[in-house]
Amino acid sequence: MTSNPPPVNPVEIARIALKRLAERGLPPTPENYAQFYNAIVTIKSPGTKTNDELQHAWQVLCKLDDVLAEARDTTAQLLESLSESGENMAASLGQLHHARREALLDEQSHGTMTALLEDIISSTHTLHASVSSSHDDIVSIRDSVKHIEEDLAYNRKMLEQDPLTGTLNRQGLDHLLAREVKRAQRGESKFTVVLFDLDDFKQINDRFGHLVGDQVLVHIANLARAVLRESDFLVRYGGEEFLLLLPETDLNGASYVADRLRLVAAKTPFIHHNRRIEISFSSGIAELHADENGRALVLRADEALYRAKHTGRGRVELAE
Ligand SMILES: Nc1nc2c(ncn2[C@@H]2O[C@H](COP(=O)(O)OP(=O)(O)OP(=O)(O)O)[C@@H](O)[C@H]2O)c(=O)[nH]1
Repeated sequence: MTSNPPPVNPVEIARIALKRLAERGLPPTPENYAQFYNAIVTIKSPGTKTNDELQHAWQVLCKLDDVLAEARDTTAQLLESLSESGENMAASLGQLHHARREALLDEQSHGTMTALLEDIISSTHTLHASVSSSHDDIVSIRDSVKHIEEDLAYNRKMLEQDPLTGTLNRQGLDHLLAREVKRAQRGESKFTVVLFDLDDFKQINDRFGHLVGDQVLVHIANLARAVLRESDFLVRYGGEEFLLLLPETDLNGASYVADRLRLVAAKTPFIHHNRRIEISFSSGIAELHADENGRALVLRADEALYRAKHTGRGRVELAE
């Protein structure tokens, strides 16, 4: 389902890193350069990086996100105040032109005033032109910030995605879980997680090889997607372990989802060279408590999963 990332070209990475530094007005010191270079390499080839490197790249992206959000606010304020100044100046220019026409009617007595007004008009013209050109500059800065934000959103998505199954990964889970827990607690709605782990997956790898094992993981992720609602989330939590986040769902609803997935998986075995590879899994389900955080919730689901595994596989256990 996923293709390998294209090989990383160091010259291209160096060029992008220098461009990114220039765009942010950062000096190209060896430290700044190295940081950006590494972040870009990591983003371009996430599959080949360690968790620490991915974590670091992700943190750099988060910082950049913050900086960009500030830049966006500042440019919006500047644009607003420049537009206002531009309008005021245009109005003042109109008044000055009017005053000059009046002065020209009585040339002798107002000669000096006319000269003065000419001076003022000319310097206001210059000022007005520079306000307009600053306005254009800021509009173009705003456009580049928008492009950088789009790039960042794309890169962040790549870092939060499991390259094999295309589901969210642990990195992506952290802030999503915190957000969904907060949302549920604010709206006093139910929120339940299902942690499931494929049974005897090692045997599948051992019998059919790691590549077939990979395809089985993709297969089960696709089945899970088909069973879930649009508002649910699927996360690859570990090697052969997946986590479902189910907003607006209680223990009964989550048990129903786990059961449905079990039936679908039983009816849709993975076929390899005309041989059926049966897939079963064990699940632990936990519903959010009012004063609980996401980590504690997943930990309870994990404990329930542990019980399910150790009381005979293919079972579902509910956390208290
Ligand atoms: N093909 C493949 N295998 C993986 C991946 N990640 C983890 N594994 C394998 O998953 C297997 C997990 O083995 P165990 O932890 O013993 O679990 P199990 O065999 O499923 O046994 P139980 O969970 O106790 O039912 C190991 O063989 C890992 O190598 C992956 O991305 N691809």
